[in-house]
Amino acid sequence: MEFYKYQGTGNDFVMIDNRDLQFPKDQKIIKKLCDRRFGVGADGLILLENDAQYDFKMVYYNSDGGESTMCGNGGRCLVAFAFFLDIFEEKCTFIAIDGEHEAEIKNGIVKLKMIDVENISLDGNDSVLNTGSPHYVKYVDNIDLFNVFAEGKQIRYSPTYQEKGINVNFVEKISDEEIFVRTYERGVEDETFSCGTGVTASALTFLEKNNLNTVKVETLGGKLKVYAEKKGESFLNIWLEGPAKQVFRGKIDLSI
Ligand SMILES: N[C@H](CCC[C@H](N)C(=O)O)C(=O)O
Repeated sequence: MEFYKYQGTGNDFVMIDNRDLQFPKDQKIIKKLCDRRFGVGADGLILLENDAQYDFKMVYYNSDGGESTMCGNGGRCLVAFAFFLDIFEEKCTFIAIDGEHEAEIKNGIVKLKMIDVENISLDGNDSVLNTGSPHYVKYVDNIDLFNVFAEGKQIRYSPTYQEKGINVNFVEKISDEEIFVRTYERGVEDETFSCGTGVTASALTFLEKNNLNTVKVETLGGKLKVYAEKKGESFLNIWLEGPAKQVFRGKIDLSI
């Protein structure tokens, strides 16, 4: 089985061209492929498939092998992969578990339109919202010293969130136009170098607090930008922009 390895600001994925629908959608195989010692190693696995109404379809799995909700960095990497496969020229639309996405690619930078966000709920002083995946957003100081794994795991497995899980983002303001975000990711059950839907969720809370439309977001794995328009309680026309790169390609025997 041929595979490609992509990363978007350090959030990394095994990408498979599954337009022939030959890939076995088996949790054990996917978990093994994502294993960083016994497999290729990745935060997730993404299948590119055909769709009658769209340029392509996205199917996303976390590294625990379970199919999951939307992956923002994965969506950006999939756009770069589809461009590499000559599926489209500059702009595309694809279908994912959370609905339709527009995207464009230029010089390795992918702009991905995210779903609209109806509102931001509060849990104490923290925020809870869904940007295609569920997110918890907490502002902290000295984020470089923060124990993201322990604190993130505690919230993710707390009684409120245990059953369905939630991704937990910790945010520190860097300037009036930039934040730093670190994320404990559901389904990876660890901190990842970047989480696209988490960066988007964190950015929307910052835009709301500061009445802005654009914010730069720094992550452990690199820099992203988020644009959004506020309408009442909702956010529309949300775009996540940043690099997406092919790291290597290879063949793997699925009986690994
Ligand atoms: N782990 C997330 C999905 C991937 C999110 C992240 N990799 C992104 O870039 O959005 C979840 O199960 O909700």
